[in-house]
Amino acid sequence: MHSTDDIRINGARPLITPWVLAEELPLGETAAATVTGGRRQAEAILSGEDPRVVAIVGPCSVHDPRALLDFAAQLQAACAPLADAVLPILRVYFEKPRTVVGWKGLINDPDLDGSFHINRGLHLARRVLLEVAELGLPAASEFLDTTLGQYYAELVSFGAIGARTVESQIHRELASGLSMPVGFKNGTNGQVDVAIDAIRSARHGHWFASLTKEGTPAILESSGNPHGYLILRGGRETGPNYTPAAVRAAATALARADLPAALIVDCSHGNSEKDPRRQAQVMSSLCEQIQGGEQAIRGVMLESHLREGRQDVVPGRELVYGQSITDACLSLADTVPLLEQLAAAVRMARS
Ligand SMILES: O=C[C@H](O)[C@H](O)COP(=O)(O)O
Ligand SMILES: C=C(OP(=O)(O)O)C(=O)O
Repeated sequence: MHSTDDIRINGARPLITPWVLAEELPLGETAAATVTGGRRQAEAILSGEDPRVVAIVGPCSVHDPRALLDFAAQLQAACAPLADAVLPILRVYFEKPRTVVGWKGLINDPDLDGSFHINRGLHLARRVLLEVAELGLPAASEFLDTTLGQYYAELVSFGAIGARTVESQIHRELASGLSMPVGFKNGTNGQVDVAIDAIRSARHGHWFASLTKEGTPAILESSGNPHGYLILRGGRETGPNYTPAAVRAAATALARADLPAALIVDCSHGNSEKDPRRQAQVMSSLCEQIQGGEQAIRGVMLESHLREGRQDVVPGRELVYGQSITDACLSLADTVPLLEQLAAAVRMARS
């Protein structure tokens, strides 16, 4: 016998199908209205029909659904008076792309202990998205695995393709078939042209291999996604790219590629150089730009949680409630004034 296959696969466990998960945790009428309404409003804002801005706000990752829902309710209440200027979309990120290795998110390892109960992670993820949608708050999420979206994309109003996967053809194919607007991050080194290429690619239809809801391998045909937008997140080689000059340069590059000059600025990651408090500086600059008539800025992204900072997961030590276990976040208390500042800038510029 000659064995050449699965030499480095140590085991395989059954995975539930998207259909079974959706049957257990079905999309109800209220949640469907939130998702559809969130998608339509985000599309209208990003395409310039609606003069407001989107604010994608929430923890770097979800590790404790209860804390996320607590955050969601508080964010929703704080944003209600800003509704004429800002559409809040909750960051609900379950799949974390790591620079090298580390915890890969609630779906991959929901018990945070290396037990990799992915079926349980999928249940938790879908349940938390349903609860957020039932609150009436639209959700944003990054699609990292190209098949896992089949389990929860119907609950997402804004999708993201991250800086580490923006050049990947399979992620562009995935985005071409997603039902919601999608943001493409510039590359980790700061390159914006790869994200523009991704937007252009995802506008086309593609044929690609995936999974049906019943879990069968299938060749899917997408029609192309006309709602792809650039997210400026700064980068290792170029530094931050939220400044007036960087925003103008990106808007010009989009127009040169025959794309709408519309973008979102991530106040975190390379733009805050991973110091959560610097998100406030980024937001101040964006508000000045909006007030000064910059039309390209249609959205912002903020990493925020109930408690400022981050913590490590240490076996046997209880986690601080509402504090990130991936990137450090601003506290919600410090985030709300930034959203108020943003709303004031939008009102002033676009009244
Ligand atoms: O947003 C989260 C992180 O920036 C990203 O997943 C990379 O994290 P890492 O560099 O800590 O692995
Ligand atoms: C991983 C993320 O961002 P980026 O792809 O910009 O590093 C994120 O937003 O969680």
